[in-house]
Amino acid sequence: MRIDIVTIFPDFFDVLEVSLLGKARSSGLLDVRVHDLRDWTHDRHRTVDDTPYGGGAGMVMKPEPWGEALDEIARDAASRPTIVFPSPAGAVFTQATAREFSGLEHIVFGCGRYEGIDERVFDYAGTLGDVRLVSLGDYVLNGGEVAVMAMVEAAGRLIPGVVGNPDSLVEESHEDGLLEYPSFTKPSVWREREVPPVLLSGNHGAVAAWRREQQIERTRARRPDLLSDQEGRA
Ligand SMILES: Nc1cc(-c2ccc3cc[nH]c3c2)n[nH]1
Repeated sequence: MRIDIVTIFPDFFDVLEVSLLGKARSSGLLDVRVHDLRDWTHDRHRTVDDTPYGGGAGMVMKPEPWGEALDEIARDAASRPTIVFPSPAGAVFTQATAREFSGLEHIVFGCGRYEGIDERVFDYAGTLGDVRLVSLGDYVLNGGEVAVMAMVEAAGRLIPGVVGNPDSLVEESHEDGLLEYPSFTKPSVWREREVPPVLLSGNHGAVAAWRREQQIERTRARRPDLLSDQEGRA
């Protein structure tokens, strides 16, 4: 998979050089290219924003640099990319979105800042790729970079070969629509707190049943909305 990230804070993504995604990049599983939007400006101050038509507080990102950046990236692409813009007004990113993204050939992430990007950019981007406005959740960030980092990690770790043991991807929260069961390791007693005896029993059937019950109990307590989704699927 190729990932292009367009941002006015390219250094923000230096962290993608380390850990799992860093290894995936050096092994060629993941081709991540970070671009500074200001490279597509032509004035002395490398201006990327301007005042909003209609008035209002803050600044809006100018369309011209975005148009030139997306043109150059899409022109260089082997296939029609999916162009993702984080936005509080987007569809919420879920594990299903992460799995969908992990199967794509080429994703271009556009990180907005200020009060956002001129709306015409999203329309123009539709001539170059499949445009998706995606929200990380119902809260407001200062820009798209944190959201892109989360999405790159969530999707990148699902690419075959990125995570050492693929079995570890199966029993995770949200993979089966439920929250994950609690985990324990040695010592069996820690500060007078015992590991649930069933986990020490060696009875794999009983362990599996207990874990499933824990998933349902936790989901009912913490995320009943997921349970109704599950019932909807039943
Ligand atoms: N889920 C979520 C996304 C955002 C977001 C995304 C892009 C920009 C650009 C300027 N402010 C932004 C905020 N906030 N919350």
